[in-house]
Amino acid sequence: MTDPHSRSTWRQKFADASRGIGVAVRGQKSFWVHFPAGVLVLVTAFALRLPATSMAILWLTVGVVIAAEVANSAFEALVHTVHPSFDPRIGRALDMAAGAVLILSIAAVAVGICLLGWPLWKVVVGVAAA
Ligand SMILES: Nc1ncnc2c1ncn2[C@@H]1O[C@H](COP(=O)(O)OP(=O)(O)OP(=O)(O)O)[C@@H](O)[C@H]1O
Repeated sequence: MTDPHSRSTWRQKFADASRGIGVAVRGQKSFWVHFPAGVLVLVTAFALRLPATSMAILWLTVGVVIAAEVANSAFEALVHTVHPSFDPRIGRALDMAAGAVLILSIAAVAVGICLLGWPLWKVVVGVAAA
């Protein structure tokens, strides 16, 4: 963690952000579903030689879901620190943040089906016919 009173260099900013990602990964169980799923989608897209535009959309989609997961973890950590006791209003705010990640995850599945569905189907049918 960088001293907040000192002006941080780009190197320190990068180290702070990387450490933040590490903290989020260790603390968020759903990250261990989203991250392998994202890697699987990207590896499959690469193996199927999808066009560059489709690859870019998939990279962006996976990045957005994982970034939302990290942002949700930051929000949870902040809320649990500032307001550790039970409060229905806090619960609603946490539910909404989790809902945002859920919406993006569902959209990411739809993007994956749109871009990978047909190429994957052709491979499966080709293998079955051979
Ligand atoms: N202080 C609180 N007051 C009211 N409800 C809470 C509070 N803390 C958590 N909740 C409820 O519990 C749910 C889960 O909250 P939490 O922040 O622990 O997320 P989690 O995803 O279970 O945690 P983790 O990141 O450890 O997996 C929230 O969506 C909310 O409904």
